[in-house]
Amino acid sequence: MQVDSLFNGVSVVVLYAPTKDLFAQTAAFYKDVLGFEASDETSTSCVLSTPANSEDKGTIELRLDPARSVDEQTIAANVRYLLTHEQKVDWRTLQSCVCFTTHKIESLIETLEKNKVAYQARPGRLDPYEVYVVDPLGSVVGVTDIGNTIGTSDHSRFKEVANRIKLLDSAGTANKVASSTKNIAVMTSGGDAPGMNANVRAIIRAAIYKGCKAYAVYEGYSGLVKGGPQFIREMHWNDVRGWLAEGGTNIGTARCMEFKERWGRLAACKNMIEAGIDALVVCGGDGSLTGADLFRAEWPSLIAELHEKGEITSQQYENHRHLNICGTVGSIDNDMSSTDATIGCYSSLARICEAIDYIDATANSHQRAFVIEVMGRHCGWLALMAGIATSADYIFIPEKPSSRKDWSDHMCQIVAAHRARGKRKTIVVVAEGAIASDLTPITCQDVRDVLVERLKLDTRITTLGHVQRGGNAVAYDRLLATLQGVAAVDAVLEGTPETPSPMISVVENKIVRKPLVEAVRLTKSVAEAINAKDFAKAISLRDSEFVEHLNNFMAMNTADFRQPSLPVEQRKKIAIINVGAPAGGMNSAVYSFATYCMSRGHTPYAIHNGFTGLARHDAVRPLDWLQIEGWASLGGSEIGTNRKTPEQADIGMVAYEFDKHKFDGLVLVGGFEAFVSLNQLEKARQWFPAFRIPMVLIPATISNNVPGTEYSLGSDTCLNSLVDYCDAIKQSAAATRNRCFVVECHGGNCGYIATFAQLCCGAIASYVPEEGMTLSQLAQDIETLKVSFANDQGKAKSGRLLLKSEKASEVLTTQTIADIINAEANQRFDAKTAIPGHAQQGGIPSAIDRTRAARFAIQAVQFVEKMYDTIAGAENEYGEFVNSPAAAQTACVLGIERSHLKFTSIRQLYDYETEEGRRVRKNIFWQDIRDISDLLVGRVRVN
Ligand SMILES: Nc1ncnc2c1ncn2[C@@H]1O[C@H](COP(=O)(O)OP(=O)(O)OP(=O)(O)O)[C@@H](O)[C@H]1O
Ligand SMILES: O=P(O)(O)OC[C@H]1O[C@](O)(CO)[C@@H](O)[C@@H]1O
Ligand SMILES: [Mg+2]
Repeated sequence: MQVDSLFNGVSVVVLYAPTKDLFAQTAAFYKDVLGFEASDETSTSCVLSTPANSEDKGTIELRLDPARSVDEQTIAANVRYLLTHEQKVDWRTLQSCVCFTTHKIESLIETLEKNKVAYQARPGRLDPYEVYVVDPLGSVVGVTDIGNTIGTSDHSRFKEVANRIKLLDSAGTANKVASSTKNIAVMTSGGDAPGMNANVRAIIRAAIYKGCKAYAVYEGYSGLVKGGPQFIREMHWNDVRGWLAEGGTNIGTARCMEFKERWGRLAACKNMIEAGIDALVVCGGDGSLTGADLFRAEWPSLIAELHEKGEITSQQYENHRHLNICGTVGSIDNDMSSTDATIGCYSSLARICEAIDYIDATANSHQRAFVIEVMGRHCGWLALMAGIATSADYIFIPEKPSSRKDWSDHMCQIVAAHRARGKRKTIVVVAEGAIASDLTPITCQDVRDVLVERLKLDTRITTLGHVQRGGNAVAYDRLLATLQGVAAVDAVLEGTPETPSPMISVVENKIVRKPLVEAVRLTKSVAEAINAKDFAKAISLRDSEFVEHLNNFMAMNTADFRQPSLPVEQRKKIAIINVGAPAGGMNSAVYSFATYCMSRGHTPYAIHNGFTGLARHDAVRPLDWLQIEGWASLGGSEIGTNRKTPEQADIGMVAYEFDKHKFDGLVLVGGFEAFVSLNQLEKARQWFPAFRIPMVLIPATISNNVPGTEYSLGSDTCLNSLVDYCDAIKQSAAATRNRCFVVECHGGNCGYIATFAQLCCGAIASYVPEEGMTLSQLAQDIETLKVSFANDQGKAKSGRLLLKSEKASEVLTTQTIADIINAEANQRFDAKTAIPGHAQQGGIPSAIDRTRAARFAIQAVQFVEKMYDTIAGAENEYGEFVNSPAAAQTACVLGIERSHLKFTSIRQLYDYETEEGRRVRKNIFWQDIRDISDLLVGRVRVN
C-alpha cells in the first residue's frame, strides 16, 4: 500500500464529531497516536496541527456538532461538498469526513449496497471507524480511516465509489446513466458570445456533479482537429470559478476551415477517441451546429476508417461506435431555428440598445439622422429587436427585402412623416446582411445617400462592429447558458444510440430539447429560401415570435399617419393605467400601446397617477404621438403610478370617470396592486356598468409575484441591476481578500429575484421567504464559507456573496447574518452587508423588458378588440350583468406560462391560484432554479 499526504494541498480539513465521546476519542487519537499538536482547545472544538517533523503540513479542525445526523443525505451532502470544493481533494479527506460526519460507518456500507456498487465493505481491524472497501475478488481497493495515513492502491476506484454515493442525493436514486458516459467535453465555436463562459462553467460543474470527468476542447474545432492534451484538457471544479459573468470564451473559439473537410473531421474523431471523450457538447452558432450535425452523421464511417487503418483499437472502435453529441446555441446572431434565443443574443441586443440610446442624444441635439449598422450575419433579429427597443424610425433586415425604389420610397415616406410631426431625430437600423429583393446588399452608405439626397437630412453612419459582442453577459444570457449547460449534460447522459442528437433550446421561458438534425435543416432552409427569393417562405421559417415582432414594429412605426387599419365603427377608446411601484418597461408598454392603438384607429388614453389620480383629479389625457416619442427607452413611469386600488381610491368615483370618458377597454400595467385592482373592477361589474368592458393586466413588477405569469415586466431590468451591483461588490470583496457580502434583495414575499440573482452571480446561497431561514442551514452555509476561504489560494481568491430576500426571515436580519458570520469567522474573513434598495428598480429598462413590453401591450390591445363584443353581450334584457364563463374571460392577466403566452381570467387566478395574504402566486415555478444554483456552487442543503 502506498502512503500519501493526508492533506495533499488542502490546508484545513474540518471534521465533525456528533457525540462528546467521539469528539474526545478523536482528539486523543490525533494527539496521542499521531502526535498532532492541539491548540484553541475547548470542549467542543480544537485545532490540530500536523507534528512539526511531519512531511504533511496542515491543520484539522475538529468540532463537536450533535446536529449532524447520520443519514444518507448527510453523507451525500458532505461527499458532494468535498468533491466540488476541494480543488485537489484527497480521497482520505473525503473518507475521513464521511466517517466523522456520519459517525456510523454502517451507513456508508448501506449506501454502497443500495447503489448496487460492486464493492464490499468490511469492518477495519485498527479502530471502529475504519472500513475496507473490497472489490469482488477480495483485494482491498480503499480504506476509510480517521487519521491513519494508510493509502490505497487505487484512488480512482475509491473515488468512483464516492461518486456513486454522491449521486444518491438527487431524488434519492442512484444515477442510472453515468455508466456508459464518463468523460464529457465541452467546446465553444464560431463567433464568441457573452454567456459562452457561463455555459462552459455549467457543463463542467454539472458533469462533475453527475460523477463524470469534464474536459474542455480549446480553440473550437481547430483544437479538436489538432488534439492532444494541449487542446483537450481535463477541467476541475475551480477551473471555471468566476466564469459566470465574463464575456467572450475562456476556452477559445475559432473558425476552422479544416473541420469543413473530411480529413479534418477524421483527425478530430481520432483525437476524441484518444482522449477518451464519450460525449461532446458544442456551444456555437448555426455553422458550428451544422458542423456538429455533419460530424454525427459521418461518425460511423470515420471510426470504421480509423479502425481499418489500424489507428484505433477494436476496443476503442466498440466503445465509440456512437457519437454522443449535443448542441447549445451560442451566437449573438439568434439565427438558429427551433429556439427563441441563442446564448449571447440578448447581451448583444443590450449593447446595441445602449449605443443607440447614446446616439439618440446627439441625434436629437443636432436634428440629425443616424444610420446604424448592426451585426447578425444573414439574420435580422438583432436589427428588428433593436428597432423595437429604441423605437427606431426604420429598419432593414434580410428577411423582408424590397426593390431599391420601394425601400427608398417607403423609408422616405415614414421618416418624412415623423419629421413633419415634430420629431427631431431619425434612427435607421441596418442589419449587416440587409439585402434588396434582387439579393444585392443594402449598405449603410446606400441608406445615407437616400436620406441626404431625398430628405436633405444631416446624416451620419455608425457601424457598431465588435462592440456588440463584448462585455459581460446580461442576466438572461447567464441564466440561459447555465440552464442549457445543465440540460446538455442531462441530455448526453441520457443519450442512447437510438435517440437523435439533441440541441438545447428555449421556447418562451422553457428549456427544451429539440432534434439537432431538424434544427439544422430548418436553419439551412431559411438561407435557401432567401437565395431563391422566396422571402415569404424565409420569414415563415423564422420562429413565430420573429414574425409577430416584425408586424408589431411595422404597425408602430407607421402609427398616426397611415390610414388606420380598422373601419371607423370598430375603433375604440382604450385607457391605460400604471398601478403599483415603478418597474422597467412600464413606459415601453405605454408607448407601444399608444402607437399600436393609433395604427388601428383607436384613441389611446392615459390615466395619470393611478386610480387616485383618476378619482381625485380626473387625470385622463389622450396620448399624443409626439409626447410619447422616446418613452420606449425610459425608466420609471411617465404617466405616474400609484399603489392605491380602486376601492382604496373610491371605486364609485372610478366608475363615474370610466363612464364619463366612455372607455371601451382598459389596460392595467403593474404588479400585485394592479392584480388586486383588476379583481375589484371585475367584481364590481355587477354594480357599475362602466366596468363591463374588456380589461387586461400586463404584469409589471420587479418582484415577479403576479399570479398567471412566470414573467413580469421589470423583473429582467431589476435582475440586471442587481446582478451588476453584485458583480461590483463581489469584485470589491475579492480585492479586499477574505470578504463576503450579505446582499439584501427586494421582492416582497417572493424569492424570485434573490433566486435568479443567485444563479446569475454564483452566490453561495440565497434565502427566500418561501423557504424561510433556519439556523442549521445558515450554519452549513457558514461552514461552506469557512472551508472555501480556507482553500483559497493565490489567484483563486474570490469574493463571496449570500443573497437574502428582505422578507426571508424577521429574526435573521441582513445585519444579524453578517454579525453571526463575523463571529464565526474568528477573524479569518469578514462579512459586510450590502443593500441595493430601490436601485433594483433599475434606471433604463433592459432590452428584454422593452421588447416584451411591446409584445404584451400589442397583445393587450388585440385582447380588447377581441373581447369587446363578448362583454357587451353579457347583459340581460334589463341591463343587468350576467357573469357567464365567457364574460369572466374578458378580464384577464396576460402572462407567460411555461412555453406559452396566455390570457387567464382574474377569477380563476384570484380564486384558485393566489395566496392573497402573502401577495404571491401559489405555485412556485422556480424551485428547479434553486436546485441548479445550489448544485453549481456546491451548496449543501440540510433541510
Ligand atoms: N458545413 C459545415 N461543415 C463542417 N463544419 C462546419 C460547417 N459549417 C461550420 N462549420 C464549423 O463551425 C465553425 C463555426 O462556424 P461559423 O463561422 O459559421 O460560426 P457559427 O457557429 O455560426 O457562429 P456565429 O455565427 O455566431 O459566429 C466553422 O469555422 C467550421 O469549423
Ligand atoms: O468576428 P468575425 O469573425 O469578423 O465575424 C463577424 C461575424 O460574427 C458575428 O458577430 C457572429 O456570427 C456576426 O454577427 C458577424 O457577421
Ligand atoms: Mg452563424
